Amino acid sequence: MIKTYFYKDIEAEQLQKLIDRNTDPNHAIQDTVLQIIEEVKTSGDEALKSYAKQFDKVDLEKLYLDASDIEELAMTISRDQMRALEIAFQNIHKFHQSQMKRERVVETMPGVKCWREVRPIEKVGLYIPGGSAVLPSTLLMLGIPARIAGCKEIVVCSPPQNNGKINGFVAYCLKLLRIDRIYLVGGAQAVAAMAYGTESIPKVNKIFGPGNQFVTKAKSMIQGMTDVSIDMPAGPSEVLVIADELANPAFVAADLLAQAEHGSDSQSILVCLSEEFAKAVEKEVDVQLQVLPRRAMAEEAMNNSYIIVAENLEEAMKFSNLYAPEHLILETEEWKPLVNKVLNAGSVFLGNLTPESAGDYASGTNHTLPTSGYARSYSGVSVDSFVKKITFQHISEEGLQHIGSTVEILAELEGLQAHKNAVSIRMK
Ligand SMILES: NC(=O)c1ccc[n+]([C@@H]2O[C@H](COP(=O)([O-])OP(=O)(O)OC[C@H]3O[C@@H](n4cnc5c(N)ncnc54)[C@H](O)[C@@H]3O)[C@@H](O)[C@H]2O)c1
Ligand SMILES: N[C@H](CO)Cc1c[nH]c[nH+]1
Ligand SMILES: [Zn+2]
Repeated sequence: MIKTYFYKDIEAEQLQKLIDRNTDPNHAIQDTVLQIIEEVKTSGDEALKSYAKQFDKVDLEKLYLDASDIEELAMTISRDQMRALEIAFQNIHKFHQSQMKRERVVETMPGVKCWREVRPIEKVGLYIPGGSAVLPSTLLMLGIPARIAGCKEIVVCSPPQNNGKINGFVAYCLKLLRIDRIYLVGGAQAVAAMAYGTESIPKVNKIFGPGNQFVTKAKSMIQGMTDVSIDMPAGPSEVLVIADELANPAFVAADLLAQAEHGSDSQSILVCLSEEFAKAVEKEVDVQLQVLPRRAMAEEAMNNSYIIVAENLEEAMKFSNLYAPEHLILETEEWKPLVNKVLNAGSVFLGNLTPESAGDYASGTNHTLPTSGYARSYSGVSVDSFVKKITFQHISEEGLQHIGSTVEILAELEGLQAHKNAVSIRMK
């Protein structure tokens, strides 16, 4: 039984509890992660090998695979699988390439020209999840914008599989991206390794990628402890589905379960317009759960999820904006008037025939998205995440005459004489 609430009856305190994703209430994850970060900082590769043994159950002699291993593994997948990865690659590339727009030079006053130039972040670290499921699609979602941006060094980390290697799909994506090394390191230790550098793993400038609670906590922590930045907190997955009375309960159930199968800490929320519809979806969830290979995990995630019955689509949108989901699916053919009402969401899927799975893999948008309410302030990964935009300006003699006195007055009113002089000395 999925818990069901009527929006009109929810009190403020309860509403806050429903919206909160307090994933580490006793700081147990934070304590573990801090210990791992310290260990990697002091013992480097040795610590990484020992964590591989502890968490991934493998003895690693070498912490990486190179081009020849990657080539060999990539050849183990079928032609159809290669083709599907290539189509996903092309669509993601097409969508992300369109994000590279040159900005124009702006003349704010005659002779005063300002503009921005784009420069890639030189060294980036990509984390590819590989605990409960290996996600080669994440490698495409991060590697493609990194390549388009022109990042010089791309460091990839992913947990080793139980044969001490990676799977063929990840290997094939590495080949598509022309990346010829992958580090066999997962969890918080991978984040720490890319933040501090070890004997084998280079330190990077920015770390990207989704992961479980250990990975996400490590990313947030290293951002405060080092000069390395992160894309965003992209932790356990979430979906919020808004469905009207004409939506198909089987489609809705399928979308809720697609997110639930990511992990027992995933959250799948349904906001619908009647108790009858809620019951129909619950029934479908039970039916579809029976045949899921990852049933136990999905079932646990559904226990951690809930249904809200709203009076109308306006009210449903109000709740969604408060929750700020990573993914929002609008399962109504009346989605057009709702688009402007979406204020907080990572990525939005419109209509009854647009499943989140399409965006997870192949439509072109990025699936690395903010979770836990961070969609209120962060965007998902894009080419912008891999570049810096540096401002430039040039002032001519005419420009100095136009802007000079304004700067002198402003410097004087702030009591900064040297600032004023730097202008006055040029105007003489
Ligand atoms: N928000 C997004 O954009 C997005 C995209 C894709 C996936 N995801 C999420 O990524 C997550 C992937 O998680 P995963 O677990 O499958 O893979 P993962 O690669 O994130 O984590 C696996 C690693 O976690 C570490 N670990 C496991 N148990 C630990 C423990 N008790 N103590 C310390 N470290 C431990 C181990 O090092 C292991 O190698 C899922 O929650 C999924 O929902 C999010
Ligand atoms: N739904 C995940 C983002 O939260 C992305 C993904 C990868 N593979 C399947 N799904
Ligand atoms: Zn998914």
